[in-house]
Amino acid sequence: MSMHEIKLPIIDLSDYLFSDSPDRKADVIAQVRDACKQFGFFQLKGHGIPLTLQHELLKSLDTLFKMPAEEKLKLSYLENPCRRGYEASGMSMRDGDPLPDSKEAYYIGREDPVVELSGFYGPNLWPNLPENEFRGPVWEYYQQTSKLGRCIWEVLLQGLGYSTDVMETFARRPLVQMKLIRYPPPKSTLPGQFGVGAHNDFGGVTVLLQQPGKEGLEVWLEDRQAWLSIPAQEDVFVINCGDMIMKWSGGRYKSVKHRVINKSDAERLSCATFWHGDVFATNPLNPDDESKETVGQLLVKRFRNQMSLPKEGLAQVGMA
Ligand SMILES: O=C(O)CCC(=O)C(=O)O
Ligand SMILES: [Fe+2]
Repeated sequence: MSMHEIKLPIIDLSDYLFSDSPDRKADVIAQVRDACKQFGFFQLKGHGIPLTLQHELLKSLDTLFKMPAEEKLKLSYLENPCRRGYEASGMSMRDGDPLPDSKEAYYIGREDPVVELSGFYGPNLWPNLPENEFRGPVWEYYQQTSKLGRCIWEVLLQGLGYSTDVMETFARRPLVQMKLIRYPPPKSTLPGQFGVGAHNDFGGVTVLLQQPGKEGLEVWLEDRQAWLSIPAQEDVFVINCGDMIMKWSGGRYKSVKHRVINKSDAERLSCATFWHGDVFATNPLNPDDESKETVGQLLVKRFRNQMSLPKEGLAQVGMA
């Protein structure tokens, strides 16, 4: 098979969500399992998230990122105890990257009434925009993609022969982080600068919405030693597994390296919802796993420097 014939499968979730037939559900579970074993990624339709909501969400991103730079900087995520808020272009860089990412981003998470576990459970930082232009659609979309992320976890569990019962403890108060992203047009990025440099997602399931027609995401194919471009199709989400899933599944599900190079001639918007699990939960993909590492501990290991997590939060998950 030549490179241009390789495509991520497009899986239709509607049989899993709405069919009464166990065979049809089992078929979806098998398709997801095979895609996550082979690519660590797949595309998803029939997910039940209304197209109108996806459009409203993208409009909210546009409104947010068009705010004056000085207003956005007042909302810096580094000043927020739960790391919610704004990250300017040029703030993220991974070891070995020649230049920082060109993207700007905004982080939303669980809406807990008070900062209870610094860095994890607490309220969001909402920009001063009319409810119907930002918070309304963004929060509705957060809840719907959270539900979808949980559903994909259930499918992944069944793909390895486990019952979905473990989700009850795993999803008690799940950490679900959402990242609203804007990639500037190529003419305003430096030569050799990526939108997001090559990385693996850290945690659980990622649910990604790309602005339709704005390609940019590339996924690494280890066996070909080549990058595969992922189309940005309307109403089709991209789903992938993070490192925690790869570790917890004993490598049966892959976490695969990916990067973003904005290939349109204008800006590109996207939104990623990362569904990790309850901060104190242990491995649901193998409930007999000897390692009792929690979601919170794994998260902190990876992000303590990058997110400069507060000390109290580290202590509360046993990582001070
Ligand atoms: O914007 C995209 O298409 C992907 C973003 C991504 O990989 C990430 O934020 O982890
Ligand atoms: Fe990613």
